[in-house]
Amino acid sequence: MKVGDNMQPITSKLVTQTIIERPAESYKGNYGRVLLIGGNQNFGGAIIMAATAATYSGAGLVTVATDPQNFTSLHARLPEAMVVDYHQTDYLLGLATNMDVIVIGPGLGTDPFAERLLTAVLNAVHQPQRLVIDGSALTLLAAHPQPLPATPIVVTPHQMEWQRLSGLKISEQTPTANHQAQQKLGVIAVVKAHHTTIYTDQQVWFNPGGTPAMATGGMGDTLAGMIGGFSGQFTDFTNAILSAVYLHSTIADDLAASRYVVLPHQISALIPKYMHDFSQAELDD
Ligand SMILES: NC(=O)C1=CN([C@@H]2O[C@H](COP(=O)(O)OP(=O)(O)OC[C@H]3O[C@@H](n4cnc5c(N)ncnc54)[C@H](OP(=O)(O)O)[C@@H]3O)[C@@H](O)[C@H]2O)[C@@H](O)CC1
Ligand SMILES: Nc1ncnc2c1ncn2[C@@H]1O[C@H](COP(=O)(O)OP(=O)(O)O)[C@@H](O)[C@H]1O
Ligand SMILES: [Mg+2]
Repeated sequence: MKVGDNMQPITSKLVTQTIIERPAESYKGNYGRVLLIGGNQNFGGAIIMAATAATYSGAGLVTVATDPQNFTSLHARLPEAMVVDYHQTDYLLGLATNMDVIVIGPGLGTDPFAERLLTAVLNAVHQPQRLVIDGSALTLLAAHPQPLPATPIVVTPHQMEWQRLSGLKISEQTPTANHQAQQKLGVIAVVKAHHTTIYTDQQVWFNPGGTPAMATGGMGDTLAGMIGGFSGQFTDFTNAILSAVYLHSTIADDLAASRYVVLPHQISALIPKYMHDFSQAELDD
């Protein structure tokens, strides 16, 4: 990836300024109500990995709307998560309205049910809720363009999902072209690659970290969950996103120093420790 002249690296200083120490007088409601929607009968792992990452990122309360067949396996690994059957649309939308962050797409699939559910959720999301759109929800959105809610939104495509959404072939996905596509979409775009790049209306960022040891299923689901967890805690949406991208690859890079492949759940397990270390780091002036 040629670093364009106007691209800024995400720095550890930005992360240290974002992941601040928690005030003693606080409770789980201060740290975000996050709803994750996805995990059909074939892709239950995706939503479990995303929910695990959101929980380990410090979300105050995590609710997972998924196929009921995933409830037991989810609770076996993540008793902290609450569940709802994503076929119960009215009940789900009633829950969604009180959420701070909604993550939709990991393992959602692209069948007509998934399409109807995505449209229903997009119509229900309102200011100031933050929305993370990932995985199959991006593929659905590309195939069936529809109006997006007027609220802070981030999309987290890999290069093929970005091709579908932006219309830019992977070989054409330069920072300039990506930035123009992001401006047209009117959302923040995290274009995942060896060095992930992030596009906001104001700025283009690149992530200095990243290793091929991350090239395994569930790594993007994990990032979507981290972005959801951070977005429910930290005031600045862009800095929450940038910090999640940075930490996701920093943990992987450290693990990859002695591992051929890094697994998504290994990253999630280390998020609390790395967040602690960044919250304690002295701000070099
Ligand atoms: N354990 C689980 O439950 C898991 C569930 N998951 C869920 O699966 C759903 C589908 O997500 P997806 O990313 O697997 O498939 P899709 O969107 O169809 O794209 C794949 C096609 O694009 C092409 N391609 C080209 N470049 C590419 C690139 N840089 N990165 C990726 N692909 C690239 C690629 O080319 P090929 O590899 O065939 O050469 C192929 O033709 C989604 O909801 C996700 O959350 C996964 O997270 C895994 C773990
Ligand atoms: N060679 C690589 N170098 C650095 N990061 C990589 C590499 N391959 C994959 N990744 C990272 O792994 C994640 C893959 O996301 P995605 O394809 O959505 O995974 P998922 O299977 O969870 O959907 C992205 O964050 C991407 O940046
Ligand atoms: Mg993905």
